[in-house]
Amino acid sequence: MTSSVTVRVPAKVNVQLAVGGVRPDGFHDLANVFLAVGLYDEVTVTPADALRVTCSGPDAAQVPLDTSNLAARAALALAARHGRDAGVHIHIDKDIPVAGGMAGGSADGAGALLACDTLWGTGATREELLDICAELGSDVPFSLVGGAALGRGRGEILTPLTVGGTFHWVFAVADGGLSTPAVYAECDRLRAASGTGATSADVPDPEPSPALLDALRTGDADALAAAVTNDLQMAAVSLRPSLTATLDAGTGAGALAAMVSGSGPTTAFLVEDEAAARKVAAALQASGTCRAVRVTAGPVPGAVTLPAEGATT
Ligand SMILES: C[C@](O)(CO)[C@H](O)COP(=O)(O)OP(=O)(O)OC[C@H]1O[C@@H](n2ccc(N)nc2=O)[C@H](O)[C@@H]1O
Ligand SMILES: Nc1ncnc2c1ncn2[C@@H]1O[C@H](COP(=O)(O)OP(=O)(O)OP(=O)(O)O)[C@@H](O)[C@H]1O
Repeated sequence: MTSSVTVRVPAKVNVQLAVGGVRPDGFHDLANVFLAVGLYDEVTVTPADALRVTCSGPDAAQVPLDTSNLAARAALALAARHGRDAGVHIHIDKDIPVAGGMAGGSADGAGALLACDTLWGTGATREELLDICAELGSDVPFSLVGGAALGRGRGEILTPLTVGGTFHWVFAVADGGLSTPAVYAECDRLRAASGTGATSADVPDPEPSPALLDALRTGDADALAAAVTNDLQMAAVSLRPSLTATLDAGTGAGALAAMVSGSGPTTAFLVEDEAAARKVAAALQASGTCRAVRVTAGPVPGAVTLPAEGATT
């Protein structure tokens, strides 16, 4: 009998985040180009009498352990669909910054879903898993599939993208998080204040950039750097003006591109190669403008079940 299942799930960066007007349901239509990068949470599920969540890692204290945790919600959603009890202990070993715009909670939701499906032998189809992911949150389907993908709708309707190489990144983790709804609301406020209006009737439909998709296809870091955009950046910087100093520090150290990751406040720096990553990371660390610095690369695969401990391959 399977005693526990562990799933590893990556963080994401949005290399293009084009935000349309606010919809009647409060969400925004997006052209959201996701890239999965090699910072991971690991979600382990073990049979238990009742649903319970624990978390370890440097940011564990900021993670809710009740049923608002996306991993708990994923287990409850799968159990409800299959008419079974959700008695399971979910342990999250968290390495993805919390509330940092890197989809850490979404990663845990996707990870718990896949892990419970395996533990319980539910046999859910990929489509069913993706449906549940979309119910849990706009970023959750991408956490399951990983790689690179274009997200339409509110970000949940995915088309996989081909990437012709590995892109190297440095991430600067800020002190404290930013609330995703607050950043979208600030984007709307700035648009309304500038006179353009913020609704779907006022803002052009968001479209993926052909130059950006081309840069991904060819694996050309310089071309990607020239094409990256994030419509939430101005809103994140408006709510957290100190991010400007972090962005400037990375640009000054030779990053090819500097941007806010998703809704922030983590900032993302695209660099040429591993040597450049080390240089930019050291400069960011020395600048005193961020709490921590992480070096990684992408694309990487989405949620993956790890071999059971002691298993031979
Ligand atoms: C900023 C991004 O991380 C970019 O990938 C995502 O758009 C956010 O995705 P997420 O955290 O999974 O967000 P959800 O849990 O679906 O939604 C949280 C809140 O963010 C806002 N939201 C989210 C997605 C979207 N397309 N439009 C929105 O306006 C809404 O206020 C919503 O109530
Ligand atoms: N498993 C989880 N891990 C972290 N936060 C969670 C989790 N489940 C729920 N949350 C809640 O979600 C909030 C956002 O956390 P998360 O780390 O997902 O932010 P994010 O990376 O900015 O998300 P996104 O990039 O998808 O907008 C947290 O402040 C926390 O209250």
